[in-house]
Amino acid sequence: MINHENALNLLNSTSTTEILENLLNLSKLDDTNNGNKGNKGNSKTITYSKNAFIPVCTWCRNICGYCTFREENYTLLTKEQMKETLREADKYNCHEALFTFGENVDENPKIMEELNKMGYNNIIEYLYDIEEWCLNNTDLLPHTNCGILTYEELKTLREVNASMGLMLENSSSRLCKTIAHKDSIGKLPKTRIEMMENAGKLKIPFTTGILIGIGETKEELINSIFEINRINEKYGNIQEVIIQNFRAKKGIPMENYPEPTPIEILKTIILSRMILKDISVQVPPNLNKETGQLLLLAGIDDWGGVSPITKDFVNPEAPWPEIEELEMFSRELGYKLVERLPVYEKYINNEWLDDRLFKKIQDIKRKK
Ligand SMILES: O=c1nc2n(C[C@H](O)[C@H](O)[C@H](O)CO)c3cc(O)ccc3cc-2c(=O)[nH]1
Ligand SMILES: C[C@H]1O[C@@H](n2cnc3c(N)ncnc32)[C@H](O)[C@@H]1O
Ligand code: MET
Ligand code: SF4
Repeated sequence: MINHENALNLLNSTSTTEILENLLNLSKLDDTNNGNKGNKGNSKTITYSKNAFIPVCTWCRNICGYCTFREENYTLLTKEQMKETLREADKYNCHEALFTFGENVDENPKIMEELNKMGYNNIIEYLYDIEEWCLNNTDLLPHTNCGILTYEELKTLREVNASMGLMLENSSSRLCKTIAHKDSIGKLPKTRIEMMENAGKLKIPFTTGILIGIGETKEELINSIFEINRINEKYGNIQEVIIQNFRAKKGIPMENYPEPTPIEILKTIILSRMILKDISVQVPPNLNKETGQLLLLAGIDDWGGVSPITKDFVNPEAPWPEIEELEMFSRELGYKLVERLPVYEKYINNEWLDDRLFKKIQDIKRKK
């Protein structure tokens, strides 16, 4: 595996030859099939998950400098609203229900009151209920990404989730003093790492990632990738790492921050592919419309969730590409586009899944 010093050299490199040589070495490994292309035995495969995005609640206890999702005048979706989206998604043969929302939303007394009125003691009970409904009434598998959860909360939600997620964002606590995370107690790396380790102890297949371009140094970026790999070496629970590129948007504190350049993103993918053993590297295709194909060359092996019915509520200005377009992108480079479930193949067993989910997944696979 590449060491820290060589990783820094690559990120600092202005030599096209050097960058291309790194690319070539990676692709040679792939072509001989000795490569470490994420979770794919067959390296010429790129996956995606057909999903529906359910933004359960838009309030959040944090205020991240890059976020447009959070709203002080929040919405809390009713169960009927969520059911409607889930039923619709089922008709489109989606198999992932992505529950992404603000952190600890029930710290807001108004939200707690609304939940109490509906007969729930907290947001976790509410979430559990709708996720259980989803499992019993559709062929969608829940994946929750709602920020920090305690060990007990993770243990509870494991019963109704095929996998769960939390972006590390970055492993540097320095960023908690900067515009990105100064008002976000939940972005303390120590807390995020602890949750990822708890998910490991509980045997929950897990998605994490880093957000690049939020003021991190190259060293901090490298440390973050190594940190995720360390957790996976200890627990084996990290199925995929999302390399998310910061998008500047009007109205956010970081609206004038520069976005990462295509070369920065490309180098980060090369590095991730070199460091992350047996982990898929995912890039959201809607945030990399022009350069997605080049990132395929650099070793990504997953496009993440793509939805035929809902927008990306975190980046609502960036529409999803059509599946046909992704197929064409992939074919041109000799890759086959394959749909996957929100839990990766190697975790589909009794060790990593609650019995109810294991059975449900076998049912879904039989029907396909
Ligand atoms: O549509 C999105 N999906 C996001 N996803 C979902 C992801 O694209 C797929 O649903 C996973 O690959 C499921 O396996 C996330 C999942 C996580 O666990 C953590 C962060 C994200 C972030 C996004 C996102 O910004 N937009
Ligand atoms: C759901 C995930 O979306 C990412 N996220 C939040 N805001 C932005 C933005 N402006 N650009 C790109 N990604 C963003 C964060 O990494 C969060 O964890
Ligand atoms: N609020 C959570 C977090 O930032 C989920 C993604 S952002 C809507 O971790
Ligand atoms: S990115 Fe997530 S944690 Fe940060 S403010 Fe937005 S919803 Fe909250």
